[in-house]
Amino acid sequence: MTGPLLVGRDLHKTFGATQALRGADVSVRAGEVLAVMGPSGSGKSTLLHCLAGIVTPDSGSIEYQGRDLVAMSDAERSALRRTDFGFVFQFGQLVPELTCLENVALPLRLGGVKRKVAEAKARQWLERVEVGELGARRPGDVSGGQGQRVAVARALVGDPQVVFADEPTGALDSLNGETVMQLLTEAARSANAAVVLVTHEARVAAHSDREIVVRDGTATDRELVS
Ligand SMILES: Nc1ncnc2c1ncn2[C@@H]1O[C@H](COP(=O)(O)OP(=O)(O)OP(=O)(O)O)[C@@H](O)[C@H]1O
Repeated sequence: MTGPLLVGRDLHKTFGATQALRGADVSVRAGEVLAVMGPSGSGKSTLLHCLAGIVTPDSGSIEYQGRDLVAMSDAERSALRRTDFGFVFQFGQLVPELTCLENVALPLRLGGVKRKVAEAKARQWLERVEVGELGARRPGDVSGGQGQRVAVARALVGDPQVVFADEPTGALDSLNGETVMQLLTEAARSANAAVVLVTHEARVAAHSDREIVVRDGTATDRELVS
């Protein structure tokens, strides 16, 4: 078996007086869907943000494909996020001024891909997540479930190695949530992208291959041999 794609060890992070992480270990293997579970306020989102290079931990190490994420410059981390990572958040966070098609094409456009090529790929992804007819609409004119499908397409359009999903169905009813989870995990599995999925719902975590639990800022990953 090959080693993990992404490993965080002994991560600590404090915000003011709040110790959000106090010794969290986690590993992500290529292509796996990993659920990060735990009660509200336990540190799940902070852990995801650290692994994704959005938040810098106060101490601990993060290795992505053997590269030290903490030691990278901000510019290097931003470039890595653009080329290797995709993101889906609770409220799609689509750009309201852009059409759904332009939103999906955006990660490619930011990476320098020509408009025609980016939009052709974006169109394929919109069809893949069954909202091909919504390309010309703006996010404000689609439903919450449709918006999350667009967000899934945007997360996967750049062929990421890892998709970070923070409560991606948190704002949806259970039927829409189930559909979005199915589309996200099927799309990621067929693209061999790993998914780091923060959720406190067992029904959502049921779509994962493996689970870790964060409690009071700590997490233990049995896959990690220190
Ligand atoms: N930017 C921040 N500034 C101040 N405190 C923060 C910040 N981010 C997180 N925290 C605090 O750190 C702790 C862990 O928060 P975090 O969002 O990681 O937990 P969570 O498990 O994802 O919670 P939830 O399930 O409610 O989203 C909480 O006490 C939270 O208030």
